[in-house]
Amino acid sequence: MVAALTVSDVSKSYGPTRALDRASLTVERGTIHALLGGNGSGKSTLIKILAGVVKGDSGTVAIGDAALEASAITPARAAAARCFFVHQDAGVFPELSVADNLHLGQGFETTGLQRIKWRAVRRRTREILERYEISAAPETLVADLGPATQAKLAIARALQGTDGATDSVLVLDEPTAPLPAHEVAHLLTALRRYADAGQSIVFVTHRLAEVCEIADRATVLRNGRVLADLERHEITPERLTDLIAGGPESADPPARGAAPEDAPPLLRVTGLSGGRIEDCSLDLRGGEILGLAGLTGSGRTTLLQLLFGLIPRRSGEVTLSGERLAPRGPRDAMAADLAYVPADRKRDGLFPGLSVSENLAMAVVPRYWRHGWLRRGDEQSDSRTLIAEQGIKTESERLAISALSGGNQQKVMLARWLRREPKVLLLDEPTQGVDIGARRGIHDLLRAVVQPDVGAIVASSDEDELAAVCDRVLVLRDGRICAELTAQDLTAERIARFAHADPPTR
Ligand SMILES: Nc1ncnc2c1ncn2[C@@H]1O[C@H](COP(=O)(O)OP(=O)(O)OP(=O)(O)O)[C@@H](O)[C@H]1O
Repeated sequence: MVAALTVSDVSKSYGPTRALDRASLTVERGTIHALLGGNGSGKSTLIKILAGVVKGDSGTVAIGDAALEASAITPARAAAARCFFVHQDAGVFPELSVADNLHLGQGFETTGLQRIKWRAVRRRTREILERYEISAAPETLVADLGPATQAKLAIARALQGTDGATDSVLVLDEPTAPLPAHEVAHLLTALRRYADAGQSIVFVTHRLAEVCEIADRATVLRNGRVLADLERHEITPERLTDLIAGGPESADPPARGAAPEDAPPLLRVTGLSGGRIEDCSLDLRGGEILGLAGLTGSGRTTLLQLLFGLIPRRSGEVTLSGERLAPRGPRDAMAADLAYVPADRKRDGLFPGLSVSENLAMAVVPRYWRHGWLRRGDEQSDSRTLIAEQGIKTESERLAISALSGGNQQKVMLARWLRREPKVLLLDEPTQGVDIGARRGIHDLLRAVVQPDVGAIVASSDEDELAAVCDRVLVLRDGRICAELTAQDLTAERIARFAHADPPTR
């Protein structure tokens, strides 16, 4: 065996939090090595240390022949040792061509007169596209590529300096999180082929089925320590669930709600158009969880944003409990008892400079003001209760929200909105980046909050999630509702097939 990456006894503390505690692992050349663990277990911290953006306190890292102190890695040293990173959002520029995207990272080859040698650029681009099996032309706009192809392009861009040599280490941080199922399969197949060609890959994910399908080895972290190091034959869904969630997944899917068929609609949407949404009509009943499925770009997020008043309407009517609802912005929507939890929590939802407690209080601020004074004690003790109830992993409610792991930030955001006791909850990708234990918790929580006078609309690219938690799912395609799935028709497989314009024959 040839080790491509060896992490030895790496530790890192943030104040009292031991984010990594003498973590060690070895990645063999030409293998896919999964790095797993619950929210806050230390995965991102390890990756940040490898990338040189966070300094380790102690321990060493060997990348190929380069031996580095964990405290001394810099981005330049990581790159010189041939360790490359691709993060979840891929970071490609959709409005630019494939060639431009590849060469932005690398610089363009120029003549003596500083003119870009376009022919050489195109030739090099074609070589790279071929090497990474990307079906696109150099001049194709990235926006026209499917999400898995965009992820492959991001990988090709990260590895382009290696010229196809396989002594580098590629670290992928939740590359499949934003992808729908069929795109995941496409990307996983590509990763398998890259590894078979000798590329060493570290793969961080919360999706255990992927790990079982693709990983040659898996390291599971808990509280910053290596809890288990599994070989291929030991990687099973049961074992992983047990190690990560601390118990087997319940065999029974959560019971679907009992929203009576003839109940009057809580929310009625008629002929709604705006953004990419065209002429959508739907009813949401009290006690119901309604799913929105569809490929990236089908309009799932736009529909939620239209309902919440974030995007102007072109036409259509919405009523809430029979009253006309036409929010001109989020403030109106909130006043009407709507809540919206966006998918991109970093950009849209959280206040990174504020504490966990302040973020939790943000939706209910007036509650803590009395006679001109902010009752911070009450705010903090309520926050402690919420933190315990929702299983949010943080040293203290006073810690900056940016210090929490991604999954725990998601829990804060959900908890914050639930505090407003909304009538209609609009959730976009509620469990993206959330570990399986917490995912189960969020699904149970959703079931518990929908009551006869409360309903939820959940948009998700995860068809398994929609099938597990929703009473009914609408599938969107090109901004229009193209199918409604209920009862026994509501399966992940059928959702996926409708979303791909391939309606199953009955
Ligand atoms: N900048 C920071 N300041 C303080 N604590 C931090 C900071 N970054 C991370 N932590 C803490 O370190 C621990 C490990 O976090 P890390 O982000 O590595 O977890 P993770 O396994 O990547 O989680 P997730 O799956 O939710 O992304 C957590 O308890 C987190 O709150």
